[in-house]
Amino acid sequence: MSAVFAIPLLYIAMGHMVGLPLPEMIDPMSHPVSFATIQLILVLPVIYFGREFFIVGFKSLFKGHPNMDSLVALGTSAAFLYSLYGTIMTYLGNNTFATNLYYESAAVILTLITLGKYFEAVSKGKTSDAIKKLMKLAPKTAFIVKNEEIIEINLDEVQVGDILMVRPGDKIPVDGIIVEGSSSIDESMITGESMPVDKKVNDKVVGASLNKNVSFKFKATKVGSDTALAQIIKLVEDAQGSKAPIAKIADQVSSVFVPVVITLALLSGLLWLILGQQSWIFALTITISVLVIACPCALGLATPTAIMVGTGLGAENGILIKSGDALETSRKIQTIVFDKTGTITEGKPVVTDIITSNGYKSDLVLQLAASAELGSEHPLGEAIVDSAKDKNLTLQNTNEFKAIPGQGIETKIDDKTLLLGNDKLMLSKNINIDIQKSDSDKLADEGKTPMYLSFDNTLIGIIAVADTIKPSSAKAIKALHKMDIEVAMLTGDNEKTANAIAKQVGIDRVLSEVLPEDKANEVKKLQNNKIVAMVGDGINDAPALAQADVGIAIGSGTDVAIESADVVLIKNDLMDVSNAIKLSHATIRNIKQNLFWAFAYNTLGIPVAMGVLTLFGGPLLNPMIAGAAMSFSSVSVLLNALRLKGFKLAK
Ligand SMILES: Nc1ncnc2c1ncn2[C@@H]1O[C@H](COP(=O)(O)OP(=O)(O)OP(=O)(O)O)[C@@H](O)[C@H]1O
Ligand SMILES: [Cu+]
Ligand SMILES: [Mg+2]
Repeated sequence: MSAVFAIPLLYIAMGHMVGLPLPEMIDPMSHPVSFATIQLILVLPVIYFGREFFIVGFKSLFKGHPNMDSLVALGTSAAFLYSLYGTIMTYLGNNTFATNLYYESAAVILTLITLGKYFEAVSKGKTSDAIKKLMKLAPKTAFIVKNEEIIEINLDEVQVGDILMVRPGDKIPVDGIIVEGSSSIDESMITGESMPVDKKVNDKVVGASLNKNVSFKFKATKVGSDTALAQIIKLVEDAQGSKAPIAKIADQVSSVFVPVVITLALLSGLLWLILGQQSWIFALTITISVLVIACPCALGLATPTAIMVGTGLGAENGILIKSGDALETSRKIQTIVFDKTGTITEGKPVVTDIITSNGYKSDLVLQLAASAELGSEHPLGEAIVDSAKDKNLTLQNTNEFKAIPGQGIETKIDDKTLLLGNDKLMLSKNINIDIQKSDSDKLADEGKTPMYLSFDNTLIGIIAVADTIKPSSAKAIKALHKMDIEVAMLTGDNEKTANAIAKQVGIDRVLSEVLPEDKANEVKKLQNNKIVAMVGDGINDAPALAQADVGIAIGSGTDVAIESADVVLIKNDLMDVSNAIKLSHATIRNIKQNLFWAFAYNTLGIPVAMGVLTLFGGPLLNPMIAGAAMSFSSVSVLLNALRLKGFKLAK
């Protein structure tokens, strides 16, 4: 809206000087009064739209902490008031004033600064959707048990100590402890663990998680802002409310710059008035020129424009950067942690070997394993089921299925216990695996994931599953090493398999056999005096993605991972990790150049505007040329930011 009025105003005020046509009726020579009046009419709405600058600017000026807005307010008010004086003089018949109006300077300054604020708001606004989604997770009401009666109440009426009832299919309203009944609960929205967890009396439940099958009663222990969900929302809010560190530099510089400029403007006007023995109009012109050329609108554009172009360029290339903060931090990354399954590998494992023992046939081993895995959502389980289906094996009924995260599964067939998983699982159930340990080690050394199968307390075989490594993984890791970034791998898989895969892609640091709930902790440990990024795709990576300084999710990954990450790689290509870092470098370099251009014009222009050159017989900068030079610094900043568009990303 400001531009709608500012652009015609600029045309009317300046156009005729470069030979552009003006209607006869507002010609400055023949109709000076209408020439001045139309400009006054056009500038008023712009001042109205920009009233915030005056309110904030003068307020902080009178409080003794002048900021950027004070400079804008002072410069534009001075230009406006002087022009108003000129307009009145024109009305009174003094025509020399008509060609010395600075309404357009005031309007253009206000418009450009508003544009800068708009860019800033756009680059900030994109992230708040995440919070809205989180808030939607919480149910609106709860069922309270009072005197054998069940009453529905609003969520905010729930108090610590209340006994609440949760129906199957409902969300658990607040955090608490089960007092009656048991059920299977889906906590993926909070913990990131995809497998539903079985909970019984005295087990803790988390608000916003989902009761899958049986109704139960629990005692509320945490309500309102204390719940786990409220804490997560607060974390995200805090992250988004924080300013990008580089913006703070601009603030710090301006806290010195602004008072200096105001002092210089007043001082130079006074000096000309007293020592130079000039008219007060001349002195006022000097003061306005200094205020106008020092106007920091280019400074306000420097950061937001570069961030807009940088994030836009990323988006065009399949790299979604969710905040300016993430864009800025990425270039400082010292360590990158990759998840194995689905990140370095394709995440579509297939069964490669079946080695049996104790006289069992391989088809029977596969059939038992697949029957057991039918209830599992784990990719390893799906691989086993797929393989059995390929061989047209008929699967058996199982009951009491239980998933043990990070270890495997336990279930029953014909009342006999079947266990399938890693050595930890077998050890905890006292199954002797000695006869197949060497087979397992051999498979693991080949980069395959071996799983032991025990039936009725006897080890009956090993099923090995292999996942193909993504074609770009090794190249991407090489590119990161070239940038002097330490690369590590984080996985729940066993040490030997993890080492074998790491070797193939060139990773030297391996953190293996990490339980899903410990992934975030491992990242935290690495963060001790290092800037750490985490790249992952799974639900179990979500907490680690949030913990890392920069969380990078693979686009084909789960929604939860994508929500928790700061950067999303749409193309699933790991080369984009180094591209994102390069983009971060390029953007910050661009911001620094912008800051240079923003300050260069001001700093060079100020002495000229003060009339220093005139002392040596040089030209004097009048407010209009000061305004033009000032706008030119904004234009150079915009052009420089657009230059970033040409930045090439590696394929
Ligand atoms: N459904 C299952 N069937 C058999 N074994 C399982 C199952 N779930 C887990 N395991 C065993 O537990 C180990 C750890 O599983 P987890 O899900 O933590 O990590 P992962 O999927 O192997 O690797 P990553 O952490 O890279 O995704 C697996 O390597 C496997 O040996
Ligand atoms: Cu400006
Ligand atoms: Mg996994």
